[in-house]
Amino acid sequence: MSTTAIQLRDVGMRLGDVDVLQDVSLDLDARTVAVIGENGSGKSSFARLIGGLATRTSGELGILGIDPSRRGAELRRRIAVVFSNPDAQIIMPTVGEDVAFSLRADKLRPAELGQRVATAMERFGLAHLAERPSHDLSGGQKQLLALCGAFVRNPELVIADEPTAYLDARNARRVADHLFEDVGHRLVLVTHDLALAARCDQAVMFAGGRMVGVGEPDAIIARYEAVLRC
Ligand SMILES: Nc1ncnc2c1ncn2[C@@H]1O[C@H](COP(=O)(O)OP(=O)(O)OP(=O)(O)O)[C@@H](O)[C@H]1O
Repeated sequence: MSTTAIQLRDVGMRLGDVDVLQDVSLDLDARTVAVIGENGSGKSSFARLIGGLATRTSGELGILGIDPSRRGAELRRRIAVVFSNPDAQIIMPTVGEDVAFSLRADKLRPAELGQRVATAMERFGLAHLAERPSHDLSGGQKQLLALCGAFVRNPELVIADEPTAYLDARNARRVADHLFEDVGHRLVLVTHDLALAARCDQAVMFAGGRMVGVGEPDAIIARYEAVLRC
């Protein structure tokens, strides 16, 4: 397959006896892509699939030119996945240790590791919390920590699945601003927040496990709002 950032050809995914995705064909090359659709439409399944966390049952898939089922470890080194619940991603006892943990595979010298961690914590407003127990943070701070751990690796692609779902308006804005800030990454954002979806360069709509629309966010959002009114 070519090196289009995200390319799916007739992809299906079956979990148990449920076809969670069916016949999905897509070429996504915009820097920021919103994924919208009703509850249960297949958005998270799509995010897990392109993040290399779930396996297709049929079709062909290329993410940054990589087939996740053949070179999954390489793909996971080049991308980051962020979920709505940051607790699932926080592993180490303190904030600083947790950010450093994200770089464990890079085998950096201590001085360089410290510098990378410090720079990232500064960017995400976490520097003053470096020694704090990770699980004592507020929900908003935890999501910033999860983002910091994702971005410290300089991922080429960030896949965020409802990253602002549990946040108040101020923290949601902060998290969104970090996700959209162009630091050389692509973003795939699964969201029910249509204002956030409208900030993306491209939007994809799912319904019943099928991709039912792709294009300019305003047009796709208008189609989705029409569905919601029915
Ligand atoms: N492990 C699983 N086994 C069986 N069915 C599953 C599994 N995970 C998800 N599904 C089903 O797949 C469908 C799509 O789920 P998915 O979580 O992808 O939807 P979603 O669009 O992200 O929904 P939401 O907006 O509620 O988060 C749903 O019908 C769901 O019940």
